Amino acid sequence: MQLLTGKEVSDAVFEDLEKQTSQFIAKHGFAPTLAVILVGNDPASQSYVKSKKKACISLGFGHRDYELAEDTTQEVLLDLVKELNADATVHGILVQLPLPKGLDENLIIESIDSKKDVDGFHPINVGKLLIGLPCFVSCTPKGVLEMLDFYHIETKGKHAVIIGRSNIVGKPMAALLIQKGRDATVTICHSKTENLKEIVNTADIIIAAMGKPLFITPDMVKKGAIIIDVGINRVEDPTRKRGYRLVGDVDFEQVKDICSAITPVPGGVGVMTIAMLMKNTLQAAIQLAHEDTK
Ligand SMILES: Nc1nc2c(c(=O)[nH]1)N[C@@H](CN(C=O)c1ccc(C(=O)N[C@@H](CCC(=O)O)C(=O)O)cc1)CN2
Repeated sequence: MQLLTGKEVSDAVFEDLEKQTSQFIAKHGFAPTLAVILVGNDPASQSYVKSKKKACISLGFGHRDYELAEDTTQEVLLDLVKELNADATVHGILVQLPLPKGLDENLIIESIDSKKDVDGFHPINVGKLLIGLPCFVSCTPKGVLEMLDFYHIETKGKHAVIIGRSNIVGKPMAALLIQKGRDATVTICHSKTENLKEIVNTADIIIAAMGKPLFITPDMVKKGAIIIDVGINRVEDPTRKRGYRLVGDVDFEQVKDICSAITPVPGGVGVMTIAMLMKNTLQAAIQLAHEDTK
């Protein structure tokens, strides 16, 4: 069994980004700049936002941090996005998800200028992805492709079964895998799928993204399948300093001897999310700088 580690791939992406960022700064005299908006006090979101800031600093990107209270109104949030849309020194804007109850996620995402939507969640980018036009692609599925390429995993003609139909992972993942050049045959399963076990059992590539700890068990895995575990679940563990440990949607220990390759949790796909965000932010800065010189 081959372990597909995100760290190895992410290190290579960062190395490449460092060079491209230096060239960008030398050419334009300013750095790609990312604005991150966090609403509320969700500990996991706070930790992801911190990691995004760290990544920006490590690459020499500009970084703007906006931490808003849990009871922030939609109007206040929309005004902030509007201000950042109009700010020519900001190239990427993201609103950390999930948002607290009462805020309309779709409306907020739609309010972001699609040219600065480095999360790839805006309907314009999602639509472009579906019809195969250049666009910003959601960071986690984009990271999965980067990992497949890094480890030379062929998807052409393979049956990829995605478990999970979220807008962030499941749906864009399917769109990416059926594109010309990727050429996978894709099935999406979800909580209402009948015969889920039988369907997953036919998969050459399993992409587990439903957010259920250890859901994929050995009886669901075909011998030699490739397993991409997108789940990051915090499970209580009083023996750990943090009081929890991270587990994926796949029962790693039970399936590792059946599959031919697998991503671990932590240290697998999750790590790629921020690397792809940095890639998208540089792409946004390049495109916006190009528009300015037109
Ligand atoms: N606006 C967005 N919100 C959310 C996104 C997103 O792409 N944009 N994705 C997730 C959270 N996320 C980034 O925001 C993210 C998830 C996981 C990781 C990561 O590095 N995971 C590590 C473990 C880290 C830990 O110790 O907790 C791993 O899997 O090894 C980075 C970013 C939902 N929201």
